[in-house]
Amino acid sequence: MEKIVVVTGANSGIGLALCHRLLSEDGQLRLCLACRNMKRAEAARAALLVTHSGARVDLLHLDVGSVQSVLSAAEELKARYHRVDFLYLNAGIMPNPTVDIRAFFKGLFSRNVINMFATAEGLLTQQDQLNSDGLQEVFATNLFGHFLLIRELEPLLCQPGHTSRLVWTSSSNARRSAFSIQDIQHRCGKEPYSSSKYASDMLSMALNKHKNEQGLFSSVVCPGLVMTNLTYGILPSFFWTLIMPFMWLIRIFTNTFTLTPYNGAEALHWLFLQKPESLDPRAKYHSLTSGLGTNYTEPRRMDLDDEMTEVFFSKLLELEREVRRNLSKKTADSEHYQQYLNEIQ
Ligand SMILES: NC(=O)C1=CN([C@@H]2O[C@H](COP(=O)(O)OP(=O)(O)OC[C@H]3O[C@@H](n4cnc5c(N)ncnc54)[C@H](OP(=O)(O)O)[C@@H]3O)[C@@H](O)[C@H]2O)C=CC1
Ligand SMILES: CC(C)CCC[C@@H](C)[C@H]1CC[C@H]2C3=C(CC[C@]12C)[C@@]1(C)CCC(=O)[C@@H](C)[C@@H]1CC3
Repeated sequence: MEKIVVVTGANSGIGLALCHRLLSEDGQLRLCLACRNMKRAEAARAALLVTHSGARVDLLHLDVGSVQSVLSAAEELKARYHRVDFLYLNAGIMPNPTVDIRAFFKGLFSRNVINMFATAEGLLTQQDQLNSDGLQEVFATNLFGHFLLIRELEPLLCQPGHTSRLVWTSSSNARRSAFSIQDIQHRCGKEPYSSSKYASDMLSMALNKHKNEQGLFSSVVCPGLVMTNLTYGILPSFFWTLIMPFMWLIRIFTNTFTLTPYNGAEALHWLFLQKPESLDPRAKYHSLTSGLGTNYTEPRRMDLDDEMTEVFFSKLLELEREVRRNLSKKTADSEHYQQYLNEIQ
């Protein structure tokens, strides 16, 4: 049976590398690249068809940071497909990052050095802003837009007698201490990325608890440190060029420096091949690359609190209701305004 696979943020980096790998794995695949920029999506599709001529690659406009776009994209998916086998929740942003250079050099000469390179703990802060839906942009893009998409696609993901899979591209930068249950959107802090990734870890576990019975299984992945547009946005490109030899050197000491998008997609590809019942809902699946360049996947237990996860899940459902209410009010207001304009003309 052909598998239908949807990948968000598929036009570059880890998402695009995953698409290449999945097409090499399964020639029958029907792949849907869900991207916010259709020009970049077209270019990605063209690149995939160069190496996989005849592959079935569809495009879908989806801006996960916009509620309206998510709802329209979900409608389109429901019109196109009768089920979705794999939904890769991969799109993500880290806007306006700042590296704490002092903390870096302090960490470099401490016992924590390997952990610092693997997780960037204490090194990175970001400046976030509100989007046009009134949500924090990082939360909306990395987490909430994906949550809404899953909710909208439940008819395609929870089909009787069939299992479907969700795979989140999370991060080892996800940290419980960066997340506050009183401030789930991270309006007040300076680590929205870390908070949103921790939120995706919790959401994955909550979805397993609530949806496994309906045949929907969720997993989280850390791709390691991969050189992509996201990482190139952290430091000026000349600086990356300068430190690149060190990055390859560090790889001898830590298996988390996967560095290439192909290597980073290892765990995402590996999960595609696993039976969902064999997976651990409390594990994060890490893409790792040894010093000799061998790729492998390793599950590591996540630091999750069951009670907080449930509270978070109910807060997300509440926020979903609020967002839907606001949207119908906005639509009604603009209809009234249009009617008023028609009347006075
Ligand atoms: N690189 C790394 O070291 C790590 C990355 N990750 C995660 O991997 C995922 C992929 O990132 P990576 O490949 O590194 O970086 P890229 O920037 O190459 O890829 C991110 C993708 O997400 C898309 N995207 C961003 N915002 C939106 C949006 N609002 N709607 C739809 N698509 C969007 C981008 O589209 P566009 O091209 O239009 O911007 C792009 O296709 C992210 O979730 C990231 O957090 C996790 C750990 C480490
Ligand atoms: C001399 C310089 C100040 C050196 C700075 C190095 C840092 C920029 C990197 C060290 C560890 C890296 C890292 C990430 C970004 C770049 C570093 C902070 C990530 C946060 C990228 C995105 C992720 O999700 C994480 C898994 C990465 C963890 C390591």
